[in-house]
Amino acid sequence: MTQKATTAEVTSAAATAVVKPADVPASQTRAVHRGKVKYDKKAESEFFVDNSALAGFTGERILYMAVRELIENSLDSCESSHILPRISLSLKMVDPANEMWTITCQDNGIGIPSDKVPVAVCSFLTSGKYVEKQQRGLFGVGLKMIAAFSTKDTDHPLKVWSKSLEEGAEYYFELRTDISTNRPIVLAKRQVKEDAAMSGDSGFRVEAMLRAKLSPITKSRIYDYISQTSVVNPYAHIEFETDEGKVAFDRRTDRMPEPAKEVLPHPADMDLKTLKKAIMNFMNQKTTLQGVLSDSFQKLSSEKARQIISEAGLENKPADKYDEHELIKVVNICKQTKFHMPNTDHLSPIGEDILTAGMTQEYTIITNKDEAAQGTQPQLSVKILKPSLTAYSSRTCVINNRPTIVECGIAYGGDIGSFKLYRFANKIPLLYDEGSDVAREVVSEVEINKMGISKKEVKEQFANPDAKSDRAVELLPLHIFFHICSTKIPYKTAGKESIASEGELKRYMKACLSDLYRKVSAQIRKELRMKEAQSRLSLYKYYIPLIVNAISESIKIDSQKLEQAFTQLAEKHVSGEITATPVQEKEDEITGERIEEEAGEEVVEEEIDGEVVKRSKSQLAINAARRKGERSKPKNKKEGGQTTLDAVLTKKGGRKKK
Ligand SMILES: Nc1ncnc2c1ncn2[C@@H]1O[C@H](COP(=O)(O)OP(=O)(O)OP(=O)(O)O)[C@@H](O)[C@H]1O
Repeated sequence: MTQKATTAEVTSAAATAVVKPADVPASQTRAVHRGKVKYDKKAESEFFVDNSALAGFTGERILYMAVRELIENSLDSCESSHILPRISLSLKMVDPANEMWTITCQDNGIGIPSDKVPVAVCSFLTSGKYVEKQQRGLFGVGLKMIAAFSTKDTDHPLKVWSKSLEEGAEYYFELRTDISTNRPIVLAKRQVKEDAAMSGDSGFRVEAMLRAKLSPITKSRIYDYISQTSVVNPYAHIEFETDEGKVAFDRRTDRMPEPAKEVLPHPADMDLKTLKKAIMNFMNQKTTLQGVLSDSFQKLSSEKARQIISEAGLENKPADKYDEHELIKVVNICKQTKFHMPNTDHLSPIGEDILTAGMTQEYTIITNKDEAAQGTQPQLSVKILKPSLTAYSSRTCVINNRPTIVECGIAYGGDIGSFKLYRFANKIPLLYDEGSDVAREVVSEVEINKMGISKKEVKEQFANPDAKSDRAVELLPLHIFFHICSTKIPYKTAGKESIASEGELKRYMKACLSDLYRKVSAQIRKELRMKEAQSRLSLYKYYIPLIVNAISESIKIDSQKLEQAFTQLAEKHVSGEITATPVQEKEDEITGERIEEEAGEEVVEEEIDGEVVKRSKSQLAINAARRKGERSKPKNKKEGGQTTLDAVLTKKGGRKKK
């Protein structure tokens, strides 16, 4: 590991000028010293602690990031060996005055061999995941941030229990990080024989003390993170405990996606560093450059390797006999050469069955407010949302030479009451920075008319005073899930919270979403028709007593029976039992306006979506009440073929557009 370097002081040419201090004012003396540069080297640990925002560990987000890193590591560790994950996470406040928390996470994954535990946990930029493979972890920073923050802010050691598959024995460690050297400090290490933390063949448990703020927003993000993790990993059993209670997300399927496989890099992605690394792997084997190229890169046959070397104007000799100048020529030729697309079969998408299992039983954590109101602790519980419809679509593509799979799911209706966009990358939820994520752009750019409905219809039938946006799609009771999997997700920052719109990624995502809009269109159109029928029925029910009154004033009739008959007729009409027959307009047309005039009602013009509609004052009052939230009264609609009942009622009420 990197040692903190001794300080090197360099004196610049400016500072070597002979100047008598007494001759110059103080400001100029400072200028002289400005020329003296002090060069220092920072250990990786110091750099990341000083720039913790780079890894997402900022004041408000520390606990969220800790939860996230621990869960991701646990899932990676289980999936790499196809173990059905069983994860317990606990987050408890231990010292409110000093904002001290303990966070504990245990899993049944492959564990870490005891000799590797200290560096894997404490030394920054040490990872078991620096290979070309789809994994959640990427940088070799997550666990170290937890260890370093624990060291920096508390005098408690980080406690670790590890039982690796290869050793089969459980070890206990107490660790701290030497932040100035990036080295682990092992305070205790022993094999655990009794009171073992792990009951299965293998596993890993970590317990850290952290000083951090937990705002209500961050708390709800943590709850969302765990709920959403269970949506895309429905094969995991996750237990989560806080001071508010304990919840469990049951495993909903025993099927796990095939584990991702490690692959060779693609030659189009080659640079001097990757080429030199490939050559290093063959050191001492006297392999020629042709051999190294064809064995170290996918889609590069021995013949193609020979061609590349000759096009670079080089001889084929042992790989370690080339200088950098020659190697860069090889890299340049590779950049200009056309290769077959990279393999995609090593990726591990969620797949239709597993994502559908997650979407059809969407778990969300809720806090019981009633308990809180009674003065007792609010209790956590899990609510399961069951939509009435789900659909799935996917595309396999290559983005900047990286094989990528885009998966998209939609859950509609049922227990789902509003719109929500879910973003996942390599099976982890992304919760922050949604506004700058490519998925947000895709949702804004795919037109809702792909569902066979217009924005206007959606806005009329699904208008929701609580909706945060007035974008038509966001008024629907719809959850959209995007999952991107790749050996290298184009994250915008090391905090891994939003994905950049690289290459043609957006185009493939839009294609998936358009598929799904088409798939759900029949159901949404059916619901629109039902909502419209409901609107019409409430309109009829509103006017029937008025009509019955008017009739019974001129002829003797049992008004109760007449009202009943009209209501039944209206119900049959909206349910489609009575077929629609257009009204024959008579010569002596009884128009809405004429009825209004005869009834002495004043007609007022109202503008709706650019159309001027004439209405009676009573109708305007109804509309105003409806806008205030009285949704039992229907919306104004342009009807197609009206039945006699429609016509009579609308004309009586003066609704018909003139
Ligand atoms: N629960 C676990 N079970 C087994 N191995 C683990 C576990 N947690 C961490 N490791 C090992 O420790 C290494 C370092 O983990 P760390 O969280 O620091 O970085 P990472 O997961 O590789 O990358 P990132 O910084 O993107 O999270 C991992 O690569 C993995 O090999």
